Amino acid sequence: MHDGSGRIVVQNLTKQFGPVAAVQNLSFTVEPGSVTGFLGPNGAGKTTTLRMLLGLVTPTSGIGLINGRPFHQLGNPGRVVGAVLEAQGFHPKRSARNHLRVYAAAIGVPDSRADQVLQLVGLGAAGERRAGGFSLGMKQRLALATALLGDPQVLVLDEPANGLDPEGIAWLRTFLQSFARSGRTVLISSHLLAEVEQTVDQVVIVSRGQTMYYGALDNLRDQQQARVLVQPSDAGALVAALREDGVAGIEQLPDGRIAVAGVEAKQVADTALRAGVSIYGIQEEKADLERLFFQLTNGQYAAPAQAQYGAQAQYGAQAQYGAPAQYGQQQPPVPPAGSGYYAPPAGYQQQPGYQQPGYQPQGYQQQGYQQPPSGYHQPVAGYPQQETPPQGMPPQGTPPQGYPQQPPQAPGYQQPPQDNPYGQQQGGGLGGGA
Ligand SMILES: Nc1ncnc2c1ncn2[C@@H]1O[C@H](COP(=O)(O)OP(=O)(O)OP(=O)(O)O)[C@@H](O)[C@H]1O
Repeated sequence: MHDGSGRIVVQNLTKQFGPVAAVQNLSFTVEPGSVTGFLGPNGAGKTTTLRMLLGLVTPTSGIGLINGRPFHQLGNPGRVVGAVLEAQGFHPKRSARNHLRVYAAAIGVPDSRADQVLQLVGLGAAGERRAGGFSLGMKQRLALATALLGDPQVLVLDEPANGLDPEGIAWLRTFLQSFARSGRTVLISSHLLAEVEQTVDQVVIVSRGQTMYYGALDNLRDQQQARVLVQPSDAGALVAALREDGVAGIEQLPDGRIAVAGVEAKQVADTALRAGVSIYGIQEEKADLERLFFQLTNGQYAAPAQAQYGAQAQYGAQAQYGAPAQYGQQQPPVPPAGSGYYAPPAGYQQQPGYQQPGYQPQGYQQQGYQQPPSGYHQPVAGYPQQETPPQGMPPQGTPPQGYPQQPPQAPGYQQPPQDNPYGQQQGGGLGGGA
């Protein structure tokens, strides 16, 4: 029998699509009671990893486990995992309520559950509206409602904030945290750190299919390297002088300033004085998470010279900070946007019918599991529950073999917590937590 923990274990997962190494030896654990952000730029391998975890793509090697079992071996998967890989696939002329009822019937839950999950995701007033007329944000909510039908122990959501307006993102944050605090497990992917920063307890940051950081966001925050921004009278002379002093992390900014990493302002000022360079302005800047995230992932598309900030950056090269770009685009690193967090897509209009409910205990008992309709990412019905782990499964409650994985060039890698930081899983209905 599966261990019932709700723990997700990804162990040395690898997927090769012909010449494309989509996922390379990826390992991480998601503990019940926590929200884990799975972050990386476009094409980093997030969706492929989630699809392998959900049994939709066969790994080249490695394994993904939920409750200690591969997805297709979960005894009652509709109760265990709710997944949203894309907020599409709704019959455009079917109302939200009817859509949910179709899926409710498929997994053997009563029609009344459709209204419950509509309320849960804030679509209580939109149940009669056709899904085809929904905005992207409303489709995201409807997809989440579909995933919640089976009262799952684990939620796996691919880019759930995509299309949500700021209010929707704030609501999603509260919802997912509440869900997790009830002892359940949440794994969400995003290509925007800012989108999930306030939601997640730990992050797995991937780039080109490889782990770049795995651990608590707070630890990543603690490792931020401050830099000094200086406006000199002669940038070339100051850079030369700094280099003579053995300072390596030097970068020219488009506005004419020099950024110097790993030193204090006083050292830069002393060097400038010695070199006879006037300083018109100087300030210490604490690196923010967004820039750190970019440092960890910007090698994916950028040319090597563009991919560096710090020791290997070359003064005098093309300005490395270009026009504001979004993560994951084929752009050189950009400074923290400062704004744009939670910004809805251009032209986005909030649709009527939203509510912002909390996540309430449902006390719902699932009636049994049946084969869902095609396209519903739930496993095959009636799969016999096994009493002993299949061969090759790691022992429960211990880290997978080879774990922890040492990410390449990843500062701040740390082992995940071995114990559930939120205590034992609580039984009963959904939510009811924080
Ligand atoms: N079925 C497939 N056949 C061939 N290559 C694939 C397939 N699926 C994904 N890939 C490739 O694998 C890599 C990882 O893709 P994946 O969709 O997993 O990334 P992602 O991080 O989810 O990106 P995004 O944020 O854009 O969705 C990409 O280079 C992609 O082109």
